[in-house]
Amino acid sequence: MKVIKFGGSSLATGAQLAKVIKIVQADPTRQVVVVSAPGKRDKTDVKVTDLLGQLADQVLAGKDPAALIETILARYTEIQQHFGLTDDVVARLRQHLQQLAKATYPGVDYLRSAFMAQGEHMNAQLVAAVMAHLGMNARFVSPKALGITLTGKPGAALVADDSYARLAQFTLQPGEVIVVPGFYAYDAAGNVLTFARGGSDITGSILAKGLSADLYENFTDVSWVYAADPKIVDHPRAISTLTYREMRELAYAGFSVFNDEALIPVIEAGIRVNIKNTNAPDDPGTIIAPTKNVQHHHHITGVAAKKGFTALYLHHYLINQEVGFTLKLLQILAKYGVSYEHMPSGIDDLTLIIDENQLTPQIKDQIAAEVRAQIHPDELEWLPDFAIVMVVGEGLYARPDLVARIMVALADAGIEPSVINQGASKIGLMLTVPTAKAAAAVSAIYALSCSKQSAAAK
Ligand SMILES: Nc1ncnc2c1ncn2[C@@H]1O[C@H](COP(=O)(O)OP(=O)(O)O)[C@@H](O)[C@H]1O
Ligand SMILES: N[C@@H](CC(=O)OP(=O)(O)O)C(=O)O
Repeated sequence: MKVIKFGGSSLATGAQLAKVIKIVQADPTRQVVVVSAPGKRDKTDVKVTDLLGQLADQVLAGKDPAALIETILARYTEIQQHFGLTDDVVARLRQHLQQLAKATYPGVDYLRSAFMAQGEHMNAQLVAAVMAHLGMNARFVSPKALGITLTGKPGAALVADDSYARLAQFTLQPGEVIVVPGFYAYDAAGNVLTFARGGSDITGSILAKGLSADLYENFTDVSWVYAADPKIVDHPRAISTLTYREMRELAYAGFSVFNDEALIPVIEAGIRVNIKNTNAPDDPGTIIAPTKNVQHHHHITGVAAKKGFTALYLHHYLINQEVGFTLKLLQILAKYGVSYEHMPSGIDDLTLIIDENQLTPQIKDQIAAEVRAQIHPDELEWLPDFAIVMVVGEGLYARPDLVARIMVALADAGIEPSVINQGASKIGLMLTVPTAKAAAAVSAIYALSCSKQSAAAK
């Protein structure tokens, strides 16, 4: 059995859904179908999930949501009409959305999650109805019925471990297809929680592990994972095989084609992932697997950049000798619910690289005040606005001069990295550059990875 997930771009219109249905019908082992909410139909369009975020804001502001509800439902009506569905699924969805607006929630974030989850919830119902209408043995199955329980916060939910024992009890009937909404499930108290954005990939991965799938197929709008983001580099090299850890690093650092958190369940279960294109389903796509034959691959598998970081720089003599220095610092961060991404340090200096989304001007002031009071640094500075660039490859360190060549390529492009972290990961080199130079850094390193001297297959 295969778990097969379709992203929003694959489900944006009735015509796209027709391709999806053909793909499911083409292979009887494609029995577990995970769907996202309808995505963008063109570059200027708005994803249904984003419209639902706006709807949540309207409800919170006490505005009349009727017009926006109709805009959202129009996306589903188009799909329903494309297939000539007579049972008015959309009318039921309208009632459901109106009820949601009247319900009560433990907090604003819970309300927002409950609304944003509806894109997937409604789409899975519609897709199952369309499939049944076309004569397929298909039904909607909710994450609750499958036994998935979540913990954590709305918008950053985590799967509860005991979900897997329940999932293992779920029996698929021979020949049936189940359609499962991605992106959300419920916590033990019955509240809707969503994963991080792009989290339908996570649902697919949980199902692949919990239902012991032979393969997790992830259908999107590109035929491959490329060695660089195609929005940054024109026609980048396609990658045929990636290891789990290569994809983890690259997905984290900007390869949005697959959610970085989504790799964890499939890694735990040793299930391969196949990234494929709904618009070109015969292309073999990229396989993400536990290992690959490094000899036949480039030293640099891929290069990615992620914007939105701030650093907290501290200068303090004898950091290396002061027992518990870092502990005190991290306790202050923990008090404000802030985690860090990287922590390069020296004998008298330490830099914490932090995701800007966790910081407000007020939190920064509070952290700085507490650090000054408890740790007495000689210098404390917030350094805003830079990007992390990750250069990744199983064979990255097989060539002793590769890091030097990367630095030369960056220098030639007029880019001076402020932090270089080599060795923390066996397959990655992390650099920080100013946000405005992130794309140029990716292009320069990608060009180097294409040069004959840097290719491994020699
Ligand atoms: N290295 C990469 N290789 C392929 N696609 C990438 C890469 N980096 C970023 N992307 C982007 O990921 C997109 C697909 O992911 P996403 O928009 O989440 O699709 P879906 O709607 O299927 O969930 C591609 O259209 C592409 O722009
Ligand atoms: N619809 C959700 C979840 C998701 O995974 O979507 P997509 O598969 O279109 O990236 C989002 O926009 O975040």
